[in-house]
Amino acid sequence: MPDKRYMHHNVYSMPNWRFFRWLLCNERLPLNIQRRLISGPNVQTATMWSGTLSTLLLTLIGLYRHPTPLFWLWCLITLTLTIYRVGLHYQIRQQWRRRIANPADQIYLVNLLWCATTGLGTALCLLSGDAVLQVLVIPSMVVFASLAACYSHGTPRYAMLQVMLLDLPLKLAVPFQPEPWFWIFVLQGPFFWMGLYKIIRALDDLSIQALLGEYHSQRRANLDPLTELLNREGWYREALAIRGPGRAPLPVSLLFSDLDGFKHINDTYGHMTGDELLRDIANAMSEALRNDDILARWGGDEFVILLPGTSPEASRSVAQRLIDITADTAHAYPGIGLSIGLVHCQDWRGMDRDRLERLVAQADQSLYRAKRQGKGCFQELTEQV
Ligand SMILES: Nc1nc2c(ncn2[C@@H]2O[C@H](COP(=O)(O)OP(=O)(O)OP(=O)(O)O)[C@@H](O)[C@H]2O)c(=O)[nH]1
Repeated sequence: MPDKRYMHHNVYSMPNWRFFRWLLCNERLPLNIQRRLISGPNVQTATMWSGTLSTLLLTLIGLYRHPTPLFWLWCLITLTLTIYRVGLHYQIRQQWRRRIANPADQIYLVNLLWCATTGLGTALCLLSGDAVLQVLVIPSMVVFASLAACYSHGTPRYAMLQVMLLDLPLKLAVPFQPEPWFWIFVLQGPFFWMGLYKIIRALDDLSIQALLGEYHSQRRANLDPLTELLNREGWYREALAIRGPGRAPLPVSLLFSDLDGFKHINDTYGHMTGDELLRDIANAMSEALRNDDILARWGGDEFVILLPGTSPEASRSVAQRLIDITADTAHAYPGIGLSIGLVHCQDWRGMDRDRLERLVAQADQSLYRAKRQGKGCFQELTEQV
């Protein structure tokens, strides 16, 4: 059972927009780690609420003290962003539970807009000459910038962009107000940014090291040592992490395959030869599948494959391809073949462990029919919910 404290880490989909991919993703790292690093202030409900509510409160105070068009504008934009942000936040959580990819790009964008608006609002307070507002808003902005740096340290470019959007307008406003002592903000700027950048880098390195260590030990726990394919647990983990694009149903096929006549190899040529043949067949199968397909050694001479986003027709041709590839790979050993049980699931959305286990059991029943049909073939059925 995953620890609830860490469940939010994978709530957000990876960004689709190219600019956000550049801003947020470190493509040299495994996808799982990129996802964990992306989880920043947006993801945590408490942080989101405290950030949005405190800026809303500051804009209301500003508006109360200076009901001018600019303060109205600041307040209305902040209110709109707050409503949009809160709505998106809960929509994303709901879609995550229903296993639908979510509009994560929008929340990354809204977060940047919030930073820019807060930064411009801070500059407005400085220019207003109102000491109360200056005392309330400027330190709050510094706190927001520091929190943004710490929470978003896993995405250094995004973190620094938030810091600049929050802090730069204040610096740019200094020459346009009369108080000379405020030039200290401009002088402090480079040191403040450099300090935050160093913190971001240090935390980012620390997180990457920790996540890579966890990733490698998890991989070892989820891999079959003979073939280096996923084992059952690893397969369940990866399968349950699949998300479909948007609201459309996601068709998925599951193949349960078992070698025919494999016992004879062990009995005739010995276990070492049997092991080698299992490895060769596993390699040939992996090469024949797409990157998105999830292949596991289930045990003995059984392999299970999940084909996300695949129609029944396409999965039949994959099944036939695997049968042919196995025959080619084992051509030196007459009698070796592959039988496959196929099950088609019309919509993957809402899949959980229990339903997936039932799907595997149904594919196993189809396999049994393929074996009874004379082996070297596949049999299929549609998921019975
Ligand atoms: N070499 C080797 N053999 C294994 C391994 N794991 C299981 N086996 C053997 O694989 C065989 C699998 O049994 P079956 O699937 O019943 O054998 P089969 O001859 O393929 O039978 P059919 O599926 O009915 O054609 C057994 O003899 C197991 O001992 C392994 O890691 N290495």
